[in-house]
Amino acid sequence: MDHADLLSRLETVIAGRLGGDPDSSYVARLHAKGLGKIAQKVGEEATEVVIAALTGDDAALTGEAADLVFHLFVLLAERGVAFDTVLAELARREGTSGIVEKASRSS
Ligand SMILES: N=c1c2ncn([C@@H]3O[C@H](COP(=O)(O)OP(=O)(O)OP(=O)(O)O)[C@@H](O)[C@H]3O)c2ncn1[C@@H]1O[C@H](COP(=O)(O)O)[C@@H](O)[C@H]1O
Repeated sequence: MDHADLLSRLETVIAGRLGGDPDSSYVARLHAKGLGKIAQKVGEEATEVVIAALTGDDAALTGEAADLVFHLFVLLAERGVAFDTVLAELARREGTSGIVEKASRSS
């Protein structure tokens, strides 16, 4: 199965749920609790990723990584930062690191 569009769909769904009904939507509940709570969740999920990685439990690492990506997307949406902006930054670094590699090869 091709998952290429999943992050784009997730971003769209999250944007639509921010102003949704907290009774039926987890994203709307997080939004109602505010930026501080969302940021706290990202920190907690990141810690859980670290723990899962260090205990060598691949299934736990997969689940916690998914939780982290999801909550990061909620945080970006809450702050109005498009994921494409993050991708553009990664693309810029890819170009930059290419230049650094070429420079170190020629010296
Ligand atoms: N990918 C996810 C996703 N991953 C994790 N979670 C929820 O994140 C929560 C994390 O659990 P925790 O135990 O850490 O948190 P909690 O105890 O529920 O909450 P706190 O008391 O810590 O605030 C769980 O309730 C999970 O269901 C997600 N909830 C939603 N999505 C996606 O977001 C879309 C919109 O969801 P709704 O806003 O609920 O419609 C869904 O269609 C999914 O695609």
